[in-house]
Amino acid sequence: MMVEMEAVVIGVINILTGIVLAVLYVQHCYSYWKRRNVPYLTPKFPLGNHHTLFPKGISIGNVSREFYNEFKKKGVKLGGIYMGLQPQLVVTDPLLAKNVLITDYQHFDDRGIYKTKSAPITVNIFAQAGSEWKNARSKFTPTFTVAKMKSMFDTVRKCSEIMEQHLLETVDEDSNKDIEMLEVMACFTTDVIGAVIFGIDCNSFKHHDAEFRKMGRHLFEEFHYIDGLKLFLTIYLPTVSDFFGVSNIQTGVTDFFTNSVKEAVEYREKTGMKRPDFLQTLLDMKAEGKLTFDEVVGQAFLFFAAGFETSSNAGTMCLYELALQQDLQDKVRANIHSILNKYDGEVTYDTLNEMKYLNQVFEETLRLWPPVSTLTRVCSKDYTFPGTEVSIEKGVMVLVPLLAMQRDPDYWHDPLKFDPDRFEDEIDKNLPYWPFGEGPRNCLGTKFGYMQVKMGIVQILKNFKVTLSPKTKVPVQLHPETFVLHTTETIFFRLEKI
Ligand code: HEM
Repeated sequence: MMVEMEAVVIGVINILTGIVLAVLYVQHCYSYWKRRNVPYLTPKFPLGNHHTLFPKGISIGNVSREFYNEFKKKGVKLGGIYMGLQPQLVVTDPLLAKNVLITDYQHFDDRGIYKTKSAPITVNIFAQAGSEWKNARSKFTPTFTVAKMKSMFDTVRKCSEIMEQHLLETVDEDSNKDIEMLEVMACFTTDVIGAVIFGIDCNSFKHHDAEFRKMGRHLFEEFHYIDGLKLFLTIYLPTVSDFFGVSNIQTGVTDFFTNSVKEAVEYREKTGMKRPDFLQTLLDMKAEGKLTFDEVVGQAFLFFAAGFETSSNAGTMCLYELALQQDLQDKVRANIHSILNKYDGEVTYDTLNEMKYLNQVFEETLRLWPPVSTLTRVCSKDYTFPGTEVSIEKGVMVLVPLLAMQRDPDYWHDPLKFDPDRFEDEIDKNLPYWPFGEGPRNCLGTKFGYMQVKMGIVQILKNFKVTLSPKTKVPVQLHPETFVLHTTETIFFRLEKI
């Protein structure tokens, strides 16, 4: 009896000691910024300051805008927060942000995206760091030259014609139909990316459930509870997740991409077929022993994921703004027609670039609605911010709240006004405008993004007057739970043939 009592007492003491140690550990973690004399926002255990990131997804753009506003109110250029127990630093000063992104990028060559070798699809250029990333970046850079864009332009144009045909038929059937333009743009960009990456015809417009489009929806829009839980683990406990091989990509998506790449590889290897697309570049690298099959899957997946959702959102928000301001819409259409007339109606990569006002409209869209609304970097070598006393250690993530900076009245006059004239001349280099990121880790697909979104807009505006359906609630609100910028409610459009 005595022995049993003793065991119970020892057990209770152990539990209490464990609890006290855990509390002390949490307190120690949450004193990181205080110990460094950096102004910070008070965290709450267990999620720290990122209380809105669970269970559905991450809208790091929206969250970091709140952090930004709080620090700016206090005149703080570098402010501390916590993601779970991990310290993160929010930069509110564009010059300090530029140091992180460009000047001192050797200290910040990691984006801090989770990856695990147990799930090869997670190992891709977006998530890679250090020399692995550098190797991948130098291998893929030649795939994104102007010459390569020109060689892929025809594919983009053909996909845009399929979209055009689909819209003409839709409007012929019912001229008052409410059109979900985000879905239309997503089908278009999925077809483009499917064609240039996998060399396949995705047929997103023909079949609502076309496999690539289905996977795209699954990847960005359909988070089941278990996917949310995995995402949560990989964000808050990356080391533990890596140890157990937890993937942040849904199993169905992983299987689909692995099989798609496998089929495409087998087909090309069997037939000896070569095409001027991304997959060919990846396969050539595989043939030279520079990539394994798993790496080909990871990289091909990333180009798909990075390429369609960002562009379809940008295209949709562009049309939203033009639907609200018909005079601007008329001006873009006039710009498009004048260039089309100059070249007998033919659109090429170069003629698209000659549409200057269209370019301005696209750039202003990306200012107001940057699809990737926060840039992240992880410190890979201890760093002191120039001109300040603030030092951070290896492993600390830095957030550059892009959405907030691009809408900050300190830098942009009347920032919520959609005004393409801001981009009539080259903008001041010191303004925070980085919708494609900045520095050596900026978006590799910038030219491609410009090309496909502008091509889509040209096809729509040359045929239709675009308005909003009465069903659409204006102004639209930002969705709090998505990684790529989304609105909370669907934007429905109406199209009228012209
Ligand atoms: C409107 C369209 C697009 C926007 C707004 C956009 C935006 C971005 C942003 C903000 C980043 C992070 C940059 C940084 O951290 O500094 C990024 C990275 C990346 N994007 Fe895009 N993107 C677009 C289209 C595309 C397309 C079409 C592709 C490829 C086909 C692509 C491929 C990539 C890749 C590979 C990276 C990672 C680069 C690296 O880490 O070295 N993007 N993109």
